Amino acid sequence: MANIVHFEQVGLRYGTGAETLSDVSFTLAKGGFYFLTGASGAGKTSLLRLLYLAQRPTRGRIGLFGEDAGALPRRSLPALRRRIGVVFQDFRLVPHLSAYDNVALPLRLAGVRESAIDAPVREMLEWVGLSARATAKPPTLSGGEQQRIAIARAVIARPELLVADEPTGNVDPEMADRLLHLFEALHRLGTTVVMATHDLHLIGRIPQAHRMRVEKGRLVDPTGALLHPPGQA
Ligand SMILES: Nc1ncnc2c1ncn2[C@@H]1O[C@H](COP(=O)(O)OP(=O)(O)OP(=O)(O)O)[C@@H](O)[C@H]1O
Repeated sequence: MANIVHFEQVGLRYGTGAETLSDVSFTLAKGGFYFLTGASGAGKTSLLRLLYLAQRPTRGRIGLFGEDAGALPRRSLPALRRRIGVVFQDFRLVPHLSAYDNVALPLRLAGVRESAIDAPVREMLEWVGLSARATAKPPTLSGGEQQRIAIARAVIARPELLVADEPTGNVDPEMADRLLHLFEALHRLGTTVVMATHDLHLIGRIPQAHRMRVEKGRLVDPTGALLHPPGQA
């Protein structure tokens, strides 16, 4: 299967301190589902930020969609970023925009004409079960509702890679299961999903998922071994 992400000896240092990430090398196969685990402060968020190009590595090479991200001119990065959807633990919705307008945002930013925006936005709102809350502003929505809007916004432009940083950290277990279903549905449609989580229960729910673990800035098990290899209970 083709690789969609390739990290080679990647290191990240903030300021002049010790490296936050060291010698991180791994590949992600197109269409795979990957959980990223690790203790608080191990470097999960930093690794994901490198992955969605919010941060440049201090050393090493990052390949995305077959492109060498470090070798590309800065002006080429937005086009690459548009192929990646991001879901944050704290939602990061625009508070003064309605749920509808938050979901529409990526299409508007990409210059999609207004007449082509309504149908996909309504489809996404229906998919996350929030058609009835289209006009609501984020501060009036529950945590689970906000996160579903954030997921709809992350995937409306049909990203090839979906990166989620502890997306279930601020919702109850029932909602966490519901959100996981959404990610699983996208994965079934062929989207590559990378999700950082502390929630071992969720990890156990996706038997075909691979697990990557960061310990003190180093990737343990970089092959992303299958959690439940075939033939094992
Ligand atoms: N912008 C920054 N500037 C300086 N240090 C940072 C910055 N971001 C993260 N760090 C440091 O890098 C280390 C790894 O942080 P990171 O947020 O990647 O860990 P994490 O595994 O995601 O933790 P958590 O599970 O608590 O979110 C921590 O020591 C953190 O203080």
